[in-house]
Amino acid sequence: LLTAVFPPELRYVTLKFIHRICNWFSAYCYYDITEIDGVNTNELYNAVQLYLSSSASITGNRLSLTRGLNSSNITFGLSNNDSLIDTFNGVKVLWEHIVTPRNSQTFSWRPLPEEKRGFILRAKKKDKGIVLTSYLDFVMEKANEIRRKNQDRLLYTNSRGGSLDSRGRPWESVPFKHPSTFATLAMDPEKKAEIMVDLLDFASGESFYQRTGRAWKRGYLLYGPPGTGKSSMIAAMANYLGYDIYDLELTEVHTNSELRKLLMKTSSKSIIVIEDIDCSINLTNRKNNNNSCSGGSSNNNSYNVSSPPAQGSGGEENGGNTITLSGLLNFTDGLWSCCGSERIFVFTTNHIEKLDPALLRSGRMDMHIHMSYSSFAALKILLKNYLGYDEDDVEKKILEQLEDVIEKAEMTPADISEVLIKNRRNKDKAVLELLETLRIRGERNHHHHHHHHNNSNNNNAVKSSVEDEEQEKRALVESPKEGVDDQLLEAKCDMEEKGGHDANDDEKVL
Ligand SMILES: Nc1ncnc2c1ncn2[C@@H]1O[C@H](COP(=O)(O)OP(=O)(O)OP(=O)(O)O)[C@@H](O)[C@H]1O
Ligand SMILES: [Mg+2]
Repeated sequence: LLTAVFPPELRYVTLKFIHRICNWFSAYCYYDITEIDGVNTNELYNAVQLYLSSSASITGNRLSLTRGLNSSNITFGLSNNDSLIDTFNGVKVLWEHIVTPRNSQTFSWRPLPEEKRGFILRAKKKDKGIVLTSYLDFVMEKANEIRRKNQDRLLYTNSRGGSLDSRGRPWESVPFKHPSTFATLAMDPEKKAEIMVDLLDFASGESFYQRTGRAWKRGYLLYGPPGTGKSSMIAAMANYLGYDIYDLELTEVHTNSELRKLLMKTSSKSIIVIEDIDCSINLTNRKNNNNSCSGGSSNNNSYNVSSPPAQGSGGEENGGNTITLSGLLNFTDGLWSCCGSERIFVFTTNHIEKLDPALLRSGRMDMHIHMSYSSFAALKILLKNYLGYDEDDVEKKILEQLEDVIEKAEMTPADISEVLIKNRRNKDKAVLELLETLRIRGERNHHHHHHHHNNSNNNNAVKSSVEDEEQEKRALVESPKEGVDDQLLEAKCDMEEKGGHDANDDEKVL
């Protein structure tokens, strides 16, 4: 008909016009989301694809299923040229997946896929506002969430020293598959719950951090004897939040600026870990370091005679490893720590008393978590983990005896799990042997404490009354502002003040 009425020149224009009129009366508007827009991959396309693979609100009768290598779940998506309906806050939208063969004439700088793929989103015109703002945001957010859940977490390390890989990245990554979770972590349930709530608050606290003008990051200091689950805790945190881990090897970092570069190359939603912060490096005291920087006479120190002269940022003057405490604090606190967001810093140490007070000061590390010797509650979790025993699976009398001796024994969860693993074929024997081991350890500690003054501050060494228990709970999870840490801090400060005048105290070994 058209060809008959209109001359060919006019046909195109007319078609367009008719199209317009149709559009005018149509109740719908359409959005194209193509896979490749111009040169770049369209982030939104991938997000939509992922989003549509989440099951909840989706209805469609033809879907394509996929399962990635090493992935633990099946995802599904729209088959070619199929459509489905999604509802969001009562708004109905239609998604259509369009696949067309690509024009072979199109010239392109880089090889493009054979097919042109894209989604068409159809929505009622009256819903335009909601769709363009909240719905698409929702899709993006949901997609990110799915991506994090499906993907294996990554563990990054900087073990290559300063050298970069082929793509210029300072971090090396491996899939992170640590099975530790908060469920398997043996520690007091209340303390555990408190940490979990804290983590969740953090992860969902974007608006709070925005409103209060704080950088969206949080610091945890894990301290306690070896084998009490500090590393396990970090893995549990990562698994819980679905964050990647950056394991920062401070001994491989040579300068403050290198440290900063590493930080800049970390992604958001990650946990940045420095293990054994007390012994991974000799940190120069910040106060003295500042003095030496401003005084301009930093190279007169006897330490620095053989080292190259200072270059670049301050505090790089003592050769070899020249990370300074100030560099480290800048790393966690300074402006650079806010490139990217939603980051958690975790430091671990076996000797909190050796740490520089500047690190412990309130606000620096938001939460100090004491990983202690196994308590009775922790023991029960271990029994469950290793033997599959619930509380009533163990004879009541034995359970009571265990409860009696566990505190005095001062055994770490690692020690206990060793006993349990060794005997896991014979569960009852395992429990009895554990009881025996705990007794022996308790006896030994008893003698030990008699010889060396009874140190009541020593973890769970002595705990009898409810009062003690309360006090301990407070000590276990606490903000740095209160409790034991504060005393510790004060003590440290005092010590420092006394020692501060020593000329040779320039280099402070943490
Ligand atoms: N609280 C715990 N809950 C469950 N398992 C634990 C716990 N603590 C230790 N373990 C077990 O002991 C092993 C060693 O624990 P982990 O590496 O977490 O200790 P750590 O505190 O990091 O020690 P270090 O100070 O030497 O680094 C882990 O593989 C884990 O199986
Ligand atoms: Mg560890």
